[in-house]
Amino acid sequence: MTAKVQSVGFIGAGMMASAVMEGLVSKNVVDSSGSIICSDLFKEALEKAAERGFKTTEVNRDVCEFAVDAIIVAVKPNAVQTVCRDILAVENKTAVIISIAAGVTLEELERGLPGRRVVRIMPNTPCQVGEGASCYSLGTLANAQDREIVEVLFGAVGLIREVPEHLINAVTGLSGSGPAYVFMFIEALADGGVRAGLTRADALKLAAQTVKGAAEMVLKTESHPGVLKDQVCSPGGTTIAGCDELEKGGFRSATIQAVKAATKRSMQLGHVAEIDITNKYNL
Ligand SMILES: NC(=O)C1=CN([C@@H]2O[C@H](COP(=O)(O)OP(=O)(O)OC[C@H]3O[C@@H](n4cnc5c(N)ncnc54)[C@H](OP(=O)(O)O)[C@@H]3O)[C@@H](O)[C@H]2O)C=CC1
Ligand SMILES: O=C(O)[C@@H]1CCC=N1
Repeated sequence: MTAKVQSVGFIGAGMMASAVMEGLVSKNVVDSSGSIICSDLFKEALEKAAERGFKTTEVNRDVCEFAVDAIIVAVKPNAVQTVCRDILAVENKTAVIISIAAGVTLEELERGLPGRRVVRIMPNTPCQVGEGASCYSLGTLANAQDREIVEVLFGAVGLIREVPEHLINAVTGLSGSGPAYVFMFIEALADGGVRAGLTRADALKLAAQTVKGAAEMVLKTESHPGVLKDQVCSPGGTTIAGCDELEKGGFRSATIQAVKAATKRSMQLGHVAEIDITNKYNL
């Protein structure tokens, strides 16, 4: 049973905000979708949110006036400081301000929002189906009640952990970006199945269920994944032949490099957001 919250606001109603908003409603964290308001510059995002029953507005200040428990900053990192100015324009001292922006540090948030209670969190899109993974750090003024709000909101839609802030970039590289790597793996598994003669529909279902089942085994048995892998590999059998090909293709190394590259990019994004809006892609 999850504690109910009164009202939550999202500034930015894009991909990640929608995932969390859907999750909060389906897990009954709020009474109804009408307890959630979102703002965006992009009209289509607001139209989609309105269709799902959420309150919408083009004015960020409306979000700050409505939200009692939390204001979630869900814009791209380079728009965070602009949004901070909108938040400051409204005298709302009850709501904790939670930023999901990759790379944007607590120090940058507190500089943009002097005197406000802030939290930095890194969720992921599986929050939409209640299977997210989020890690957060509290700002210097945030209190125990703010921690509880964050745990209620994001704990309802998946796993939640408090971590020292210096680890949030690594979390971003792993679980924040990780769903994309896993989707690529599922797509590739399915392609392999199609190559071997399965229909696309069957191959996709089998690939997704295989990833889900294997992940459940790691979580439920708490066994080392290497041990579970060995249980699948019969001597001289099919699986070890497949593993051999994955090793030849640099599968593990490529995955490690992907997490490293995304972590590094997260570190850059905070600075990009702060100092270089004109060259936001840091090319
Ligand atoms: N996608 C993901 O898997 C995850 C994303 N994040 C973080 O979440 C944040 C949002 O990402 P995502 O949802 O993917 O991005 P989206 O682009 O889908 O959503 C952001 C939305 O914010 C709008 N926006 C831009 N400026 C403002 C403003 N000043 N006021 C109100 N709305 C504004 C954008 O409009 P327009 O397009 O017109 O600019 C856009 O619709 C990012 O900081 C990202 O790092 C964190 C975890 C996972
Ligand atoms: O790609 C990005 O920058 C965002 C942050 C984590 C997932 N998506």
